[in-house]
Amino acid sequence: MEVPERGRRAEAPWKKLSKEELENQYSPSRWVIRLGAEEALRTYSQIGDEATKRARATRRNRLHVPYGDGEGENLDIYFPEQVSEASPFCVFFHGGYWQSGSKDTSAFMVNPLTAQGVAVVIVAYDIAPKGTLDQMVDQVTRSIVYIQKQYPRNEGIYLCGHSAGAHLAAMMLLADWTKHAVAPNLRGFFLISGIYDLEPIVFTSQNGPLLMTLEDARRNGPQQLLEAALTQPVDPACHVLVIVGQHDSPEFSRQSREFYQTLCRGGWNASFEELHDVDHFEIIWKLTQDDYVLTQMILRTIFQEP
Ligand SMILES: N[C@@H](CC(=O)c1ccccc1NC=O)C(=O)O
Repeated sequence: MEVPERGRRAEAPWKKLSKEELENQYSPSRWVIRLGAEEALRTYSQIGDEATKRARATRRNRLHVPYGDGEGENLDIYFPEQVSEASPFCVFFHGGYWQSGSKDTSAFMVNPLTAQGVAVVIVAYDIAPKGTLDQMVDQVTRSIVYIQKQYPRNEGIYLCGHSAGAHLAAMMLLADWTKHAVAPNLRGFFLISGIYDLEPIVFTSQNGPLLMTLEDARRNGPQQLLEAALTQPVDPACHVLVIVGQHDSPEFSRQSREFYQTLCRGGWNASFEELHDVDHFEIIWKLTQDDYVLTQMILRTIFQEP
């Protein structure tokens, strides 16, 4: 009989799935109900593109600001109308399975958040095949350090990520800031339709450009790292919202629930929301709307309203 690793389940549920079913569960566009898979992906990019054009035309901004020496290491900052240096900052990491997407089509939440006094940062990182998972995690870490150094008077840095971007944001729960000149003023995390255990991805076609080994997946898995972590959260007031769409696949839903439960066991101030009647893409593109339930949730968390 196989002895389970300490603190781990004997067998993760995804290991019982056939290769086809695993592929299906980790293909978000196949779970979209109102559009075909390709149309959903097209609509998502189109809405992202339009939102970015609108944000750049209507909001004071600094675009393509380097946060490192690498060509792909830059970010866009969109400011609220009021004085900006001391506002809260929401830093967004786009999705696309670490191999697609761009900061130039991901300014979804910029207009609704800046209208309420939040500065929004959209971060570029080197997607695969150029970048590896380890490099992306390092880039994301440095982008946050950059914002803290540039805006030391910020009223809190809130990290927001979608899908693969939620994975990158979640890795920051475990970042070692002592290696950097400053510790960022992290006050909250919005983890939207994320992936927290990368092991199943190794066995899907998504791993083609990523070339992830099981060891890479474990080293970069917030679920595994959090289960093994002995440390408590640095700031108990830092709120972690784990959010998944009603029409995300059962595997995406399971990953979010298990990550939330692990956060709770680790003493984090976490909450879980399954958003009614949205799929993997609508969940993010609706952030272009002021009255969307998730826009409101993010604003309430930042301004600490009950
Ligand atoms: N080929 C993928 C694309 C995808 O997963 C995706 C696309 C845009 C933004 C986020 C995505 N998912 C995770 O990062 C799909 O089946 O939908």
